[in-house]
Amino acid sequence: MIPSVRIVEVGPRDGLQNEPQIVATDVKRALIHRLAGAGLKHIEATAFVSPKWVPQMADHAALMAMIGDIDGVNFPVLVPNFKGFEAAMASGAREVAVFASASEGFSQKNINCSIAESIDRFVPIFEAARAQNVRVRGYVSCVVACPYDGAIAPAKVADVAGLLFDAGCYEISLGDTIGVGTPASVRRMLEAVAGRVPVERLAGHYHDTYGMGVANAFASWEFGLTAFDSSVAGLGGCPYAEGASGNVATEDLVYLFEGLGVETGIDLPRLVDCAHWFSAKLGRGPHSRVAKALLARTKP
Ligand SMILES: CC(C)(COP(=O)([O-])OP(=O)([O-])OC[C@H]1O[C@@H](n2cnc3c(N)ncnc32)[C@H](O)[C@@H]1OP(=O)([O-])[O-])[C@@H](O)C(=O)NCCC(=O)NCCSC(=O)C[C@@](C)(O)CC(=O)[O-]
Repeated sequence: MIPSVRIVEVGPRDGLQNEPQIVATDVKRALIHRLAGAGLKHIEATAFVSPKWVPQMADHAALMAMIGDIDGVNFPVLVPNFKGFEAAMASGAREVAVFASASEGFSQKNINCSIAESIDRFVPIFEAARAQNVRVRGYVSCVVACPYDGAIAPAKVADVAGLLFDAGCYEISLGDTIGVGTPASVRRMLEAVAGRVPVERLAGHYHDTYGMGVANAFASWEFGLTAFDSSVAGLGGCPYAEGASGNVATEDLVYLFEGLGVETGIDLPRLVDCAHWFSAKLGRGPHSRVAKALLARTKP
């Protein structure tokens, strides 16, 4: 029996944070409910970041109140500092994600501080989370390259991932923020990180800028990873990483893993419906190859 994979849907957060048109809160809620209906059990709902920095996430508290509880579905939220953590707790969140970078340039542009300062900022979050029994996930951005600093040494990624893991993150999600990685560069990075963090505590978070998202997920799965982040319809990008496009599409990952005989727990036709429904709300079609192909097959 091949072990199943865990897919973390990041569309409502990573997928929308770069979207220029503000999506209404009730539409975000409907998106999240449809994703849950398609079988997603981990849906990163929003980010408790500064609304001045990311206006699309300004409705974080209202959205959390609207989502409510869905049995068996986990709604982690992104927090950049203790202020964000407190607001997330007040909104009822039970899991948070902190985010650091493997590159100084991106750290400054994204959260206005150095890598070391960002790790220091997270210390009170880890302390409070431990006291309140809240799980903390950690992201490392720019694990292959940075839009400001260029190529990033795998050893640097391993250092930052190790610091977050030692501080208390239950899982480290490795972000190829600008989607320039290939199976070879991703594998080199994983080899370094796996020397510092157990492979079963690593997740792949691959953007699809160069169309390598699925290939990188496959290479990472062969390496031993069983957790992957993705966005329905291939939504996404980081507003502070110029040129970064969407995450690898959730539909594309589900198709990949189903083809490998690996259980995802996700209903592909329902997910594809959701991709088309939400893309239409944005006035365009989904970026995902699988969503386009499956729609074409269902047309007379
Ligand atoms: C970290 C800060 C706040 C520093 O921003 P700053 O300007 O240095 O912070 P500050 O402490 O000086 O505060 C400035 C203002 O923001 C407020 N503020 C301060 N904190 C919060 C908060 N939590 N929630 C709401 N408001 C907040 C604070 O109260 C103040 O308000 P004012 O007095 O001017 O009215 C800012 O840089 C920020 O919010 N950055 C977030 C940027 C972001 O969301 N980027 C995208 C997510 S990361 C990503 O996409 C990568 C990832 C995770 O997907 C993985 C990958 O693909 O690589």
